[in-house]
Amino acid sequence: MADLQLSADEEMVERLLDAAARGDLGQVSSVLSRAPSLIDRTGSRGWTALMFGARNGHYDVVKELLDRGCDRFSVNASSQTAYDISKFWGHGHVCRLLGRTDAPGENYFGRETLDRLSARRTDQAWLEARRTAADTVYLLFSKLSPMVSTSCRRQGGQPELRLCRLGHDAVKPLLQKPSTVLVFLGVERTDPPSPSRQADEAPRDPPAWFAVGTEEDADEFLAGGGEEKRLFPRSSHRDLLTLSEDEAGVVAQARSVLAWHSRYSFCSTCGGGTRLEDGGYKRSCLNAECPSLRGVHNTCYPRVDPVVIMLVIHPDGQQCLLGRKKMFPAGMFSCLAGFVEPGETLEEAVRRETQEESGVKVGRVQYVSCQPWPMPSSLMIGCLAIAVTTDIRVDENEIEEARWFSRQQVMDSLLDGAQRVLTVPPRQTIAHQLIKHWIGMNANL
Ligand SMILES: NC(=O)C1=CN([C@@H]2O[C@H](COP(=O)(O)OP(=O)(O)OC[C@H]3O[C@@H](n4cnc5c(N)ncnc54)[C@H](OP(=O)(O)O)[C@@H]3O)[C@@H](O)[C@H]2O)C=CC1
Ligand SMILES: [Mg+2]
Ligand SMILES: [Mg+2]
Ligand SMILES: [Mg+2]
Ligand SMILES: [Zn+2]
Repeated sequence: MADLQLSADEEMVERLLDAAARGDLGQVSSVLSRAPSLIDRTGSRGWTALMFGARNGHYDVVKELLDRGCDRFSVNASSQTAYDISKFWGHGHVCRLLGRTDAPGENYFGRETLDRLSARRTDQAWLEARRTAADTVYLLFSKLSPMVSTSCRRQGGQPELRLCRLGHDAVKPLLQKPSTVLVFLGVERTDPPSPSRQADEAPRDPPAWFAVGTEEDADEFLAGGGEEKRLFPRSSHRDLLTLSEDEAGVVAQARSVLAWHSRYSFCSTCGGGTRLEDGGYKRSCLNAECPSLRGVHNTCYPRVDPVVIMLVIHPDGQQCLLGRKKMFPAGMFSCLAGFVEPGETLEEAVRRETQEESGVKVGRVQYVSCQPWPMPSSLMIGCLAIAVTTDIRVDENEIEEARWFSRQQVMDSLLDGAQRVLTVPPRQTIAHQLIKHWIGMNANL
């Protein structure tokens, strides 16, 4: 029976994808009216109905799928979104429909699924009630690694990690240990109350989310997962990139704040002990004489380190500058990047880091987008920068090699199956997105 159901589903998916590719709006609507859950299902190589509609420029089909709430940001096996596909094939009218102007957070780690409700951080009674509520979600971090499960597999066989959502009872013993850190992350975003709600019905608080951090192993929690395999991934740079976009955003927030707690246990002004406040968003010094308790003193709050990351474009407009660090996998090149220094504008940081690392001088700098990077707490500020000189002289302490690559070479590195002279970082990095942005700008469509 289950097999029959499965094949009926698959047949419907095939019909949907085929209709979207042909531009058959009637058929697309009819399948989705009967089976709305199929809207984001994929066929071979991870193509969705939206991608097929976008590939062939079927405006009405794309609009219908968007109106029905499909996921416009899902990517196929070549890491292309429907937007990328319509842009590549020159369907400008479809590009405008799929345009990214209203994107909730276009870079990985950037999606805000929770409402942070920062005004509630000082409301002790409210926080206490949310801590013990039955629907409250706790995310457990051991040594800054979130507890995840690997029960499901993505298409293409790549394991997908999902955050384990624990209840208050599960974490209660851990919360009683003085070394445990608790951070209020926010509440789930909800739709506006429906008009049918009774006037005397009190509005309910949506489920609250907390992060619990411990520097201990916490392996005892791994046993309770039933069918699913639970683990604390040990390679943050690699494993955190396999979360869904929604969960990656929550992890970026939680991991950065917990990393701050683990590095700033003592007051950085006087070295005294500190007390956690504001739902885990503040550490106040316990020494009443400490200057950090007077005037504007930002050492009590979680830090964010701004980092500029830039795709430097050759003066001829047809090449870009990419570099590699010794630790990169063989053949991989990425955008240059560097920490912004105190008293420096973003533009100057782009010019200084580019010149330091590659010897190339840069003129105009244009902001593109940014990405929280929770390893441990950077904000990557993505820019395009126009070179005014072209000779390369690398700073060997930071960069092993830097080269100008042609647009064609970079395009080949993004396309599946093409002959490659370089590889670029994965799609979850802003470096990848900046490179793709430039290719899109230059594509002669
Ligand atoms: N998401 C993405 O696409 C990318 C993200 N990144 C991230 O950006 C960050 C910075 O890039 P990177 O090229 O290394 O930066 P830089 O070019 O500024 O070089 C980093 C080095 O400078 C020193 N340094 C200077 N100021 C600081 C500071 N405020 N904090 C830490 N180190 C500082 C450190 O040297 P020392 O260790 O000797 O003290 C460090 O190793 C990294 O964390 C990296 O992970 C980078 C590229 C792509
Ligand atoms: Mg540098
Ligand atoms: Mg650098
Ligand atoms: Mg630097
Ligand atoms: Zn102090």
